[in-house]
Formats: sequence, structure tokens, C-alpha cells
Amino acid sequence: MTQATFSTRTMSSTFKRLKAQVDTPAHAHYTVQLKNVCKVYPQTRFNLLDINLTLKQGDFLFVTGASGAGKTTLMKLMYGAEQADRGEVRVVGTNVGLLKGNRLSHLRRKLGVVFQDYKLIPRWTVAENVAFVLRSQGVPKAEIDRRLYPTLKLVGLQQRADCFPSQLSGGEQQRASIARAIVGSPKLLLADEPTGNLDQDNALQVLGILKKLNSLGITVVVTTHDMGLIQAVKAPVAQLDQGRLQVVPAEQVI
Ligand SMILES: Nc1ncnc2c1ncn2[C@@H]1O[C@H](COP(=O)(O)OP(=O)(O)OP(=O)(O)O)[C@@H](O)[C@H]1O
Repeated sequence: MTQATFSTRTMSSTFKRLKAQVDTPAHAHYTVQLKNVCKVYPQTRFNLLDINLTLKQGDFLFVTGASGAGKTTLMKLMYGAEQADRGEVRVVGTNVGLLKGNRLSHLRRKLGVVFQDYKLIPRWTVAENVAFVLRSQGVPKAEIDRRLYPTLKLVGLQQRADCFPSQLSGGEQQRASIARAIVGSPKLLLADEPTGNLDQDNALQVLGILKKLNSLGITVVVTTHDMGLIQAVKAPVAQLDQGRLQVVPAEQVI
């Protein structure tokens, strides 16, 4: 009797799981899905035209293009700082265009964003800058303490936890901002010109960290002008030109 009950339950849960798989909409398998996305800034006559892009969990993508080509705009569409005029932007299973207020904040917890100018709070230490992300989500102090050190270690800043941003080099500040972006265990990391203020050695170090995070399963999108950087890593490149996006597979990148 017990066994029969168990077996029925098991079958029922297996059935539910299989049914869920069958019922799962195609977009749920993508970390990023942009479908026919258009964005216009009438004041500057800037257009993104009919952008299509899909990224799965664990993908790594460079986005490149001339200054003003729309790299930052594309990133903003993905983290909900801008809304598409047409088309659909889905990130970690959520339609970003429909989100406002708390629901947008909730989505952003699943993303990490890294900026060229780091955006660290100057009067806070590295540890405080990184911990703030978790504090603002109501994570208990013991859990914050548990997560903080491994995250700083991952970016090589375990010895700099008590430094203020002004006491760090540019490369270290960027690594602190990466730690802040990943401490919440995001599925997607968006890095907008993360090496734009760095010399080549620091740029390669930051890129190495982004690749390491990618190897841990995080989907990573990096915008850059720097062809040297693109050539240092075998990854697909999305090229923005005149409002259009063309993805070149890693094997075809020269
Ligand atoms: N809020 C806005 N209102 C009007 N025009 C804007 C706005 N934001 C960006 N633009 C314009 O859109 C275009 C694309 O800007 P964007 O910052 O996305 O380019 P980018 O490729 O990131 O440039 P860069 O490499 O110089 O950072 C530019 O011409 C810019 O002036």
C-alpha cells in the first residue's frame, strides 16, 4: 500500500516534471532573448533596428561597434533602464518591457551590471560596497559575511576588503565592482565597457575574471571597442552598425 502510494506519487511528480518541460515556452530556455527590438531616440536621430539576439545559460558574447553605435543602449534595454519602442526584450525568463518599480528591482537581482566608471560609493569600503547589494535585499548579516570573502577572493581582492575606492588602482576598483555585481549570484552579467579606463594588463585581468565567471555558468555580455581584447578570447562577437546587429560566431572572428 505504502509502496503503491509512493509509486503513484513518484509517477505523478515525474509526469508533472515532463509536462512542465513540454509546456515550457521556448523563451524560458534563453537567458536573453531580443525579438525584433527597435529603439529610437528622436532627439539624436538614433535608431536600433529590428534587433534579434538569443543567449543561453553559460554563453559569452562581445558586443562591439563604433562610438555611438548603440552598445550602451542595447545593455540598458537588457537591464530595463530603457524600454524598447517595438519588439520584445526577455531576460532570465522575464519580459523586461512590462516591468516597473518593485518588479524591475526584483529582476535586477538576477542580473549583475558592471560599468566603465565602476560606480562604487566613495565613502564605503570595498566590503561595504559589495555587502550593500545583499543588505538591500534583506539577506541576514551572517549570510552576507559567509558570501563576502569568497566573492572578494574570486576577484583577487581579499586583501583589499577594508580599503576605500580612492585607495585602489583602476583595475582593483573594477574588480570590486565585479564583486558587487556577482555577490547576489546572478544568472546574467552585463559589463558595459568594463575595460574602457584600464591599461592593457588590467584589461586582460578583468577579462580573465569575466571568463572565469562565465566558466562557472554565468551568461556574460561585454561591450568593448578593443579589438585586442576580442582577439584575446574565443567568443562570438555581435557587431552594431547603423542600427543593425550582426552576430559573428567565435570560429569566424579574426
Ligand atoms: N537618452 C538619450 N536620448 C537621446 N539620445 C541618446 C540617449 N542615449 C543615447 N543617445 C544617443 O544614442 C546613440 C547611441 O548611444 P550609446 O551610448 O548607446 O552608444 P555607444 O555605442 O555605447 O557609444 P560609446 O562607445 O561612445 O559609449 C548616440 O548617438 C547617443 O547620442
